Amino acid sequence: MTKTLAEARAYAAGLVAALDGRDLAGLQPFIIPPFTALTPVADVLVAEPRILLGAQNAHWEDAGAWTGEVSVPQVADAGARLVEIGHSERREHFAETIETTGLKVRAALRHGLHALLCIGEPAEVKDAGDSTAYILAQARGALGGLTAGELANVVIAYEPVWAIGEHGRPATAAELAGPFAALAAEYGGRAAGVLYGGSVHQGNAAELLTIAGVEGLFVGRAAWQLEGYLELLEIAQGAAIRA
Ligand SMILES: O=C[C@H](O)COP(=O)(O)O
Repeated sequence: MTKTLAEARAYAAGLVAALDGRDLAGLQPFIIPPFTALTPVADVLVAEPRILLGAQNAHWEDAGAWTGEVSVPQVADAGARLVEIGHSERREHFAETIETTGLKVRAALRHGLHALLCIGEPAEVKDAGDSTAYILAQARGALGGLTAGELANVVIAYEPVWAIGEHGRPATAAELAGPFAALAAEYGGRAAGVLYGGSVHQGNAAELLTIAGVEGLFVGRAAWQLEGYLELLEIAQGAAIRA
């Protein structure tokens, strides 16, 4: 719940202007504004189709008596080309489950959108040493049974719950090694990408991108201001070139 329409339009317009004529080799920028801003931002991004526009959620049914929900065809109609699914806040506050994330992944793919599946364990699971088993269960539960072609349109974002938001702290390389090795073994080269998210900022992005299996970053607060996002794109492109 960040950004008014005016703020979202200004952000998108600034982004388009900043990327004009720029080589984005090695990058796939994406932005995921609130539902209300999808169409205004999509209108701005017509001038820069290399930026993937996403919705923060969508229902698994195409239409029907689900008051307050928004469907995949509706977010696609509004301009989204990607749907974020299963963010930890959705799982915690809105009863999102492995089953519903799986239904939503299928709905996104059915309509030709990319699915961005968020997975991540709470602190108590990490403390018990069960991080990898927990996130693999979330991923396998939602993605099991997809064809290779479908999986190729899925992005996985590993966002440990304890690492996200103002009360989170960034995961260390040592903490990420095991989970990303497991994700790479199962989804590397098969999914569209495996990302890390959780307190990413301009000071740690480069190091995070050196961790084996980390193919990109999913950033909240540090990208809310356009200058911050542009700096992160520079860092990511530098890392892609070095790789
Ligand atoms: O939605 C974004 C992710 O949850 C990460 O948020 P953050 O970068 O502010 O920790």
